[in-house]
Amino acid sequence: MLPTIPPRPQRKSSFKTQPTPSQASQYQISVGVRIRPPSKYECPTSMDIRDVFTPHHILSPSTSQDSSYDILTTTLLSRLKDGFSTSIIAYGQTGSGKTHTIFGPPSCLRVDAPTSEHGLLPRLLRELTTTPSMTISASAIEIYQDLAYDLLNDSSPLTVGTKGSGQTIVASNVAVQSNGTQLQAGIGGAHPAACNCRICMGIKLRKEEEFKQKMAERRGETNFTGKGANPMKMKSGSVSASIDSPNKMRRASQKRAADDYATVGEKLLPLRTEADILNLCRTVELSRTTVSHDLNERSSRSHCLVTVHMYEKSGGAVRHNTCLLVDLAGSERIAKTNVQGNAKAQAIEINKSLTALGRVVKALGARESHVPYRDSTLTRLLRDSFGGKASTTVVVCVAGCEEWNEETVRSLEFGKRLGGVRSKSVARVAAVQSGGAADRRALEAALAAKKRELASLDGGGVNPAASTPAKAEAFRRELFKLDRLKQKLKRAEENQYESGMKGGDPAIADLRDQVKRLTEDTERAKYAVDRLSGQTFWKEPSAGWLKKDGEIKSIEAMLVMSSS
Ligand SMILES: Nc1ncnc2c1ncn2[C@@H]1O[C@H](COP(=O)(O)OP(=O)(O)OP(=O)(O)O)[C@@H](O)[C@H]1O
Repeated sequence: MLPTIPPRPQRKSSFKTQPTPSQASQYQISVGVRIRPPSKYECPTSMDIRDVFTPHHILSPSTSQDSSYDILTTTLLSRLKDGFSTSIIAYGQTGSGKTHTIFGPPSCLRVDAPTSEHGLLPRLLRELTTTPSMTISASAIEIYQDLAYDLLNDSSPLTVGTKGSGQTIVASNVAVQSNGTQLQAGIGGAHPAACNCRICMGIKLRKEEEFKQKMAERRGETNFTGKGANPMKMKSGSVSASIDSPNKMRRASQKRAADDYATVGEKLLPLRTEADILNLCRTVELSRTTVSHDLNERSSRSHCLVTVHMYEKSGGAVRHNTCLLVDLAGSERIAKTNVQGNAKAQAIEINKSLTALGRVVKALGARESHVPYRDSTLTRLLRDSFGGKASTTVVVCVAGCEEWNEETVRSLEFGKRLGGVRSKSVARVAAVQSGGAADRRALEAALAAKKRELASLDGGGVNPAASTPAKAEAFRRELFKLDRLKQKLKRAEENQYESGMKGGDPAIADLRDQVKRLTEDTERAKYAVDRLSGQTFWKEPSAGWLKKDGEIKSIEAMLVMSSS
């Protein structure tokens, strides 16, 4: 028997008029369970969710998109108003309704389609953009096979790193170059596993160093080079703890700063009108990697993270706050979804990252001292949502049918563990800039100066001094061809979307294949030419260039905001 659903709270007021809740420093992650109605081929389940755990909200198969929005966002919006960063995360097995919840059913974002089927993201954006004195923009990334891509910038690769650590770190095979206050993305890009460039070698050395340090710490040695064991520590933990504590505290605070992960350099889209909102959601839906399988003809193969930035003018300053919406890829039993080849490899990778997320939640629930955020790109980027400063709502999506009971129990157990996690939610609305025309002029002057400085630096890319100009030219032509193909694919996908046609168009599948092959070819060509010529055909951008380019992107983003 499906449980009785609690009556939905009445909420018709706008974001600005929400009541102010107390600003508790501890925030329990709110967990809702949404049950997808069984299809005509499925048998309705007799399972009672509350046999596994009692979530904060249960959304029955008949709960409309409208009510779901009200139920899942009431508290969250008031937290946002009070200055807390917030997150909404949809979790569940493949085909359980995550994308339906965040975006809506397939093709519901067509210009002429009714808005009643829209999911949480378009509804939230609509509510925020109609709030007076607030300026909204958004970025959207996908994590595909543990790498981050910018969905609003032609799926260009993004780097994931720590904010302000001044270190070079690695997220899988994404090279990351930190520059003190900012990380630059999209230029270091994805490197092949065997790449021996300066950045990758730095990363490998650092990883080795970290491994040695971990092993030494496990053996109780203070000196991680392994030369000096700490006798105090070996004899008495409490004595050594008191001796080490100032250093330990400093290291811990450095580590916390270093663990503040983010992608940098992704495109920000200003949102002012209904058309902007639809454009954003459709671009994200069309750019995401999807596949059709036995359970879902539009199955997401990547985790999608949309960050909504809110800038609010208040007493001469502009205050900034964020809301993160996450549509996770679904866990799946390969035997049941019947996927083969590339889709199977994708499923394995998805399961791997969800397992990493499960380990993080388990460690948080058990209040363990070490939480393995670093295990995957997904857990790095969700660090704030689960263990940091954000107020988070997780929607566990389950299929309301008998044949998925086993998967449903597994998802509910994840939700149960999450329900026990307390985040250290703190209000952190920060003044980012004053909004006057003088500031705008100052920003424009700073931008022009930075651009001049950048032009005088060696930026990397195709090396004009390489001894293979013909190959460099051929390579450039390939890149141009790839760009044209991508545009053609985008237009075809948009036409398909507007016509309301469902997936499986062979012409689009063929175009996707061509883009994929050409992307791989150009990547391979780049490194092959390097090796053959013995010259740096493709030059890595220098740290100084990356830093300057990052500063330019930040100023440009501020200018977009101040002009809105
Ligand atoms: N609450 C609901 N009411 C009606 N239809 C639903 C509901 N939830 C999901 N569906 C439908 O079920 C199908 C699968 O849903 P959806 O694509 O959202 O699943 P998913 O969890 O995102 O899957 P995947 O992880 O494979 O991407 C879609 O056609 C969707 O419209």
